[in-house]
Amino acid sequence: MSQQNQRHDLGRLVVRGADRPGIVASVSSALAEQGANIVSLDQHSSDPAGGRFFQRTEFHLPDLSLRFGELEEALTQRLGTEQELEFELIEAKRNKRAAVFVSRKDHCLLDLLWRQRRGELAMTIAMVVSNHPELGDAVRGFGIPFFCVPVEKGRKDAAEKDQMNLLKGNVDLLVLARYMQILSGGFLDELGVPVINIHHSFLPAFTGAGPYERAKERGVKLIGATSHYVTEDLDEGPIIEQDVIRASHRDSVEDLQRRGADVERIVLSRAVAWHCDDRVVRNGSTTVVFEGPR
Ligand SMILES: Nc1nc2c(c(=O)[nH]1)N[C@@H](CN(C=O)c1ccc(C(=O)N[C@@H](CCC(=O)O)C(=O)O)cc1)CN2
Repeated sequence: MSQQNQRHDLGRLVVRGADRPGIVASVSSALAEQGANIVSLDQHSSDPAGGRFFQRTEFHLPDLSLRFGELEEALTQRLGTEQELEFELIEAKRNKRAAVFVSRKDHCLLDLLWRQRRGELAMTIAMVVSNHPELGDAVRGFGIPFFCVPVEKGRKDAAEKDQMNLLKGNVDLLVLARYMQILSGGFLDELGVPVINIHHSFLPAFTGAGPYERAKERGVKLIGATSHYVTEDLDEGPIIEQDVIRASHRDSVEDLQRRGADVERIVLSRAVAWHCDDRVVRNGSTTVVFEGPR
């Protein structure tokens, strides 16, 4: 059975907010009353005495699409509408619709395209946008629209306007696959969907441009990659996934870039896969990740 079919009547419920006794009972009761069968449940409480509550539940409910509204109503009645506790009900069969931004480095982009084509990601790549033309043929080879929107010095706002015209209302997610332009706060606010970036260092070390060059200068013995949600503050967004490999004096900057690229690809694909499976819950400047398979 294909992955899409497996997800046909599978629902997800993500709950987060102020912890209090009885939340798990309320969620379980609401689902049971509607005839839903819980197939997996992950939960985290930040403080046993009462802090922040996070829960990800997957459940099977026949004819889920037809039952969605009444289930949402039952959960609202059980969990209340107070601000302290919020929930999101999701149909697992619906892929996230994503745009990918890239500059010239192709390894992270191609990895996502290959994984999407193999059905590994609950994501449909609707378009690829680059500030350079070089990767157009490769993207079109996957049957995916490619748009080149150059970013001229001092005219970033004009580029962002063109990008917004392509994205607004068309995507649920934006992935920056080694996109080397800083997005403005206004762009992020107007787009209004999650943006995931891959930074080519083990943050918080070496934020900004040229991390491998600075790693070489510093003589680090570990290099890595970090995937994070994008905020206006460069490379400061909530971290989703990281990984590292050993480095030594024998590695040139080019060696670090070549070896680091493999880490970047796997870290970004894990982060995107977990986001698309609703496994990542924002918690202020951090995240709670109910990890999936590695
Ligand atoms: N608002 C944000 N935008 C972006 C982020 C982010 O965290 N917040 N991450 C970057 C990716 N990145 C490192 O991972 C990065 C990209 C670009 C630069 C940079 O200095 N860019 C210059 C132009 C460089 C050029 O023209 O080649 C600039 O934008 O002025 C630093 C780090 C993606 N965007």
